[in-house]
Amino acid sequence: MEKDIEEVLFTPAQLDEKITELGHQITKDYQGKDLLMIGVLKGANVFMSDLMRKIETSVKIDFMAVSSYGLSTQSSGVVRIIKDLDYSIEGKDVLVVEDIIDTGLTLHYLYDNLLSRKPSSLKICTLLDKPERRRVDIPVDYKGFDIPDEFIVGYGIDYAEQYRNLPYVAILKREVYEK
Ligand SMILES: O=P(O)(O)OC[C@H]1O[C@H](OP(=O)(O)OP(=O)(O)O)[C@H](O)[C@@H]1O
Ligand code: HPA
Ligand SMILES: [Mg+2]
Repeated sequence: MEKDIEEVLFTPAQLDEKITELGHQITKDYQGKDLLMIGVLKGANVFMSDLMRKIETSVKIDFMAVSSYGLSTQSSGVVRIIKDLDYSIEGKDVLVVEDIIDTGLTLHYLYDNLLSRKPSSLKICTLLDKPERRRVDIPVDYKGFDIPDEFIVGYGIDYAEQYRNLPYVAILKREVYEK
């Protein structure tokens, strides 16, 4: 796996430091609220499990599984819901947790879908943001890092379902997917 990596962007220590900061901010902002974190599977699974442990106020979690990239490095533009939430979010303070926002198509679809279920509030937290590639506007409330327009893997994020278990965030070598 290491041989396929062009450059490590964020080490485990840098990720931990940033996620601790995000956790503190979310803890402050959600005091006395009914916080429900919704992790977007599969990519957000690692970030979600680290972030929730940095939050020191009561929190519930749920997950949705969606996919638009499949085995490719290009968004298909069609977001498929593979697993829906277990419970209603009506009246809840919902925080959507994403690993990466790229074109924005996934979150654009999810945001409207979740809003129609009448949460009390709806905010977005993403670890990584690739603003150069955005095709639709997304209101990001909590962000870890901006990243360049490169294909990223690691810390939950895949190429063709591989590399999710790397403990760091890295740029994948082009030769891996341009063959
Ligand atoms: O902003 P966008 O261009 O829509 O891209 C971002 C989305 O793409 C990835 O998911 P993917 O469809 O690869 O599913 P996965 O999380 O199971 O890897 C990633 O986890 C985000 O959910
Ligand atoms: O850079 C990326 N890497 C992996 N999956 C992704 N989904 C959107 N952007 C990316
Ligand atoms: Mg993916």
